[in-house]
Amino acid sequence: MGSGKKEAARKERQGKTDDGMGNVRTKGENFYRSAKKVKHLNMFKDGKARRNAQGDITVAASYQSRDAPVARIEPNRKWFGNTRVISQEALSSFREAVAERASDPYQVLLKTNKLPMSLIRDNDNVNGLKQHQAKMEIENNPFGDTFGPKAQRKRVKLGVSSLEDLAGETANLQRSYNDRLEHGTHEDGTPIVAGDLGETKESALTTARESVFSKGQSKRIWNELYKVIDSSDVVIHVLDARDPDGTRCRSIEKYIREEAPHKHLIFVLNKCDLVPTGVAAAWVRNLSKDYPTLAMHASINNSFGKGSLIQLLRQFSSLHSDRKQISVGLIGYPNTGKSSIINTLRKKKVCTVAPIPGETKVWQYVTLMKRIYLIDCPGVVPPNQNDTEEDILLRGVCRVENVENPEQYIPAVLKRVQPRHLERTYGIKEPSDAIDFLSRLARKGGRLLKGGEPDLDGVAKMVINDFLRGKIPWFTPPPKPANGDAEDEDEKIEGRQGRLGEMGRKRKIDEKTDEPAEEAESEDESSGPEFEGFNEGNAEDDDDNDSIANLEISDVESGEED
Ligand SMILES: Nc1nc2c(ncn2[C@@H]2O[C@H](COP(=O)(O)OP(=O)(O)OP(=O)(O)O)[C@@H](O)[C@H]2O)c(=O)[nH]1
Repeated sequence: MGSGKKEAARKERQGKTDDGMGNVRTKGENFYRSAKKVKHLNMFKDGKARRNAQGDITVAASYQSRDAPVARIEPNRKWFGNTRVISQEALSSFREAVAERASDPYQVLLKTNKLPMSLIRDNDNVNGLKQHQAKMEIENNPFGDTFGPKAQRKRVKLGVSSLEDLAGETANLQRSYNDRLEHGTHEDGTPIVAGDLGETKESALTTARESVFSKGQSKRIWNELYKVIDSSDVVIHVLDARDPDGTRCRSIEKYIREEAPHKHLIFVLNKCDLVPTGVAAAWVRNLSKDYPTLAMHASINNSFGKGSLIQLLRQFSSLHSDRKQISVGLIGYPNTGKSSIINTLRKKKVCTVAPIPGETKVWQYVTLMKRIYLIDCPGVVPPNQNDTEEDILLRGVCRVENVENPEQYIPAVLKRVQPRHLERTYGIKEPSDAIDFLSRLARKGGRLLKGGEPDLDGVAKMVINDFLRGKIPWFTPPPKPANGDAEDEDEKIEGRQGRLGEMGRKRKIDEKTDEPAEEAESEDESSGPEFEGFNEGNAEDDDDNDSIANLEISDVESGEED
């Protein structure tokens, strides 16, 4: 109800405002006529019925008439005001431009639900037709050629001409499927990983294994993982820099890509202090093709990569400025250092860390800052038919103490480690084989059983633990780039003479190319391709200037339709 000066002025302007009964009509509920009332009153304006001398109605009033009026709605340009027509070329270039951005891991497409994504992604599986192709066909061919009695479209190619052929084809498909299961590869040759095979996963993994090798695969752990993924806006996949490919969970990547594409996935290459700088840089380059990748050395006092990770998380939080906070889940193989990364970011021990896998049992929320929460997740291991027991053991997935006959895995350790590093670590020169190596090491350390027999079992466990905990240097060489600059890449890795702690001390990254600039020091140029000074632990805390990858954020929404 109006009050004050304005209402008083109105009353004055309109003069007598009472309704004849002494009630002053004031603005408020029922002051104005409703649309319904106006319509009703207008009906009477259309005129009265005409009557004859006797008073009978000869022509009914319009509201009394039962004749349906001839209605015609006049077309109006405004109906089409909110639509646009674009040419096929413009649509194609739009599709290409957006698809290019969407496939670049360093670009972030915001609010994909506002983009006409159906124009960008081909919807393969609707009625078994590629929608876009079907549309193109209709647009490019005259209607008469496509439909109707004069249609010139070819019949669908079935590849078989009779029912018997079709049955034979089905048998062939079944045979090739079984072959693929046996060899553990997809049709395109990529290895089958857990989740790819749906319910046949378990049946595919027929090899009987010691239970210790199925650590990280239990239903409980996977439930924890899915809880973490569901609750996270950003998922950090922590990889071990010594074996990034081995500690990559491709089935989880696939799951996130397909089921939760709105979540941001990034890789963090942890334990970079244990590999030469060139190797870490090459892996970062390689992994960056799929997802943004950061190199890191997790340590509360002596970290590397912490600054760039925090910066990246801040960028993600500003992407979601409409949210009160964002959650960042850390997932990955057991023992890759997820809890250590959280402790490093918090600069204090908030999660329990241990050199044994399976230390984190349940998910855990930790506040990093007001708007960023971190979630620690137990380590998960996607079951893979191709993984041998030694692969699983040497990824640090299971506890070495529980493994039977650990000496059987020593040849695999010796294969991965350079003889000179073994010599430097244990002082044992050129062992003829694994048993010779173990027995010499046992005698050297005085680890003998009753009767003077060397304790091969105990020494083997010690060597495997040293291998996993970074006492013996080793790394997996990064894959060679396909496009002819393999030599260049080799040179970068070999020539860089990585050293422990180099990541923190020397690396300066060229921001544009994401490649480390040439290091200033060349003191150890003559010492061969291996890295030296293992476990010196001299990386510096470099919170600000250590970015390996710069995430470029582009808000496509702004260029959307206007
Ligand atoms: N040298 C080195 N060791 C690291 C680094 N990060 C973690 N570690 C060590 O790796 C071991 C495992 O670390 P955790 O943080 O417990 O690993 P996790 O991934 O949480 O392990 P789970 O609890 O089994 O999932 C610990 O002994 C850490 O000290 C690193 O950057 N460099």
